[in-house]
Amino acid sequence: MIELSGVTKVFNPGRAGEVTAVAAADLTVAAGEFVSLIGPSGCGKSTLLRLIADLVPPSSGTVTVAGKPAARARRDRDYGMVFQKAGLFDWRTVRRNVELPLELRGTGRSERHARAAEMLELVGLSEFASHYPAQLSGGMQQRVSIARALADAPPLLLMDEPFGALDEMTRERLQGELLRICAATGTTVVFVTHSIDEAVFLSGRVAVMSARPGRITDVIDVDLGERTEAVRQAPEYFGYVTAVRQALRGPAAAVPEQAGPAESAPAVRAEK
Ligand SMILES: Nc1ncnc2c1ncn2[C@@H]1O[C@H](COP(=O)(O)OP(=O)(O)OP(=O)(O)O)[C@@H](O)[C@H]1O
Repeated sequence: MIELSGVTKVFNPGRAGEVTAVAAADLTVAAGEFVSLIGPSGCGKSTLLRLIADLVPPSSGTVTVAGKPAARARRDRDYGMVFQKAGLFDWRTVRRNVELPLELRGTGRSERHARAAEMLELVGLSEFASHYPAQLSGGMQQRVSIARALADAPPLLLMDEPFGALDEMTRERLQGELLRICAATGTTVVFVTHSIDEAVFLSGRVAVMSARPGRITDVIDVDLGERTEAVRQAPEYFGYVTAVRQALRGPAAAVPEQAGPAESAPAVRAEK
């Protein structure tokens, strides 16, 4: 679904304020996978997501999405995006917010209505279709944003800290809902987060980035089976959390005495 090959992004090259945000990133994401990007603040996670979305061009390297250059995938609307702020249009009802990508595609009225109703049911907001965003809680707004991103059934969902501004309970509930929706739709997800717990709970793989210039230093396979709430208490889950934490700290942190529950922590695979 996604292939990043030697992708580097330098902002303001040759000028004051030159920043290498992403350096030589290689990453392959298969269809139906859930991959998180995690790393210290400013390491280039959002930039990597924006490169996949073709919102910024790479300085070098290639980005392929759905088997085509990223720019083509953007034009074909092969992905939906969800950000930390729901970014809904205040003057549109919930239903009309969800219909927006379909309107842009020129989908007819009745099909738009039907699809929006289906999406709102998926995120549990059918009763709120006629409400305006300001009448909803932050978590509900974020669910509308997810419904909107999925409205025209993109094969790929790009999410940039979508639950970052929510309280812990809401965040955990939405994590469960997101996994349920992805399982129902088969959507591939690339998910940027600061939270190790969140990355481990959601992902099949966690890509760990180093401090700027952001490199993908490790990719950790997370094999936890079906993500029920009980998984959050499982020793294997804590093992993976420890493995990601160690990868974030770098090789020096992988000292057995510090490992604790990481005795069950899985091996970390370097991917350049
Ligand atoms: N449009 C831009 N112009 C210039 N520099 C930029 C631009 N966008 C990002 N940067 C720089 O690139 C680096 C990486 O930023 P980015 O937002 O990708 O990091 P991040 O890992 O997502 O950070 P955070 O976790 O704090 O959100 C930062 O130093 C940032 O200042």
